[in-house]
Amino acid sequence: MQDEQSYLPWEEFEFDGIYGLLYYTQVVPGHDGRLVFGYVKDKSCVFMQGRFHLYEGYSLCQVTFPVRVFKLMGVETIIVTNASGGLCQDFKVGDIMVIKDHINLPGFAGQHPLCGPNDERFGIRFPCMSDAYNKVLRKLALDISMELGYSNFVREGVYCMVSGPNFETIAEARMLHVLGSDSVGMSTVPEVTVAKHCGLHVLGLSLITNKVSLDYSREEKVNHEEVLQISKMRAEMLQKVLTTFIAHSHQVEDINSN
Ligand SMILES: O=P(O)(O)O[C@@H]1C[C@H](O)[C@@H](CO)O1
Ligand code: HPA
Repeated sequence: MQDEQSYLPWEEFEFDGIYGLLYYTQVVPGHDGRLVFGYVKDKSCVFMQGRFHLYEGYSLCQVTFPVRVFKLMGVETIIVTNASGGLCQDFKVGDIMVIKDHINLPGFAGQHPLCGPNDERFGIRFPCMSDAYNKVLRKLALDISMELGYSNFVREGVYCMVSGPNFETIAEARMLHVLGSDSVGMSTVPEVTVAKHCGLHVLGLSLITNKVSLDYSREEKVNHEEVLQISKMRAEMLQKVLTTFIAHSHQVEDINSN
């Protein structure tokens, strides 16, 4: 259906207890490019089915624009999900990593969403990032995973963002590992940075879709199809963790005790 007032196509939907509207945008294959408004249990939510990436040619201002729109809509907590390659040797394909912290590698090179004049309506010039991923929300996610019987494949770790679009060389992967990264991906950090800047509480979940080779003798080659295939395989489980998390989020009494 086409909204006459806008150039965004949309349609109404009802799926598995979630009701709302779908809006479509253009994004990378495997990302649906839809903005979904609806309810999980009695909680009103907005979902991005897909995101904008730096490697698609979007500026970091465009990549993070939805986060500021969510803030203006009254959103208080943002849950970011992504696919990433496992650098930590203990991680297995299909593991879910609760993101404890991140390394903003593009930010080191000046590709940072908060570069330029600071918009004081959203946050301060020099925001603290040492507590970007809320401790209380991380604990709730880990507790829920345990209750659901998923504790064998739910971990905590540090996510490192690279710009992409190529996957890492072995030398790059070794460097990221030595720097303290447990997984590597091409997204998320700009959105989290802007979310933290404007005072949103953040939970991050990263699905380990492939093992990143740190060894020249390994023959496996990562590709985007593998990433999509593992994402599909774990979609139901991730959905269960997320819906249970949202349903239990009222239990979080002191979300600010980070
Ligand atoms: O949006 P994410 O980061 O989950 O998308 C995944 C990771 C890379 O951007 C791309 C590579 O397969 O898909
Ligand atoms: O191995 C990877 N590297 C970078 N981004 C990724 N996204 C999924 N897997 C990977």
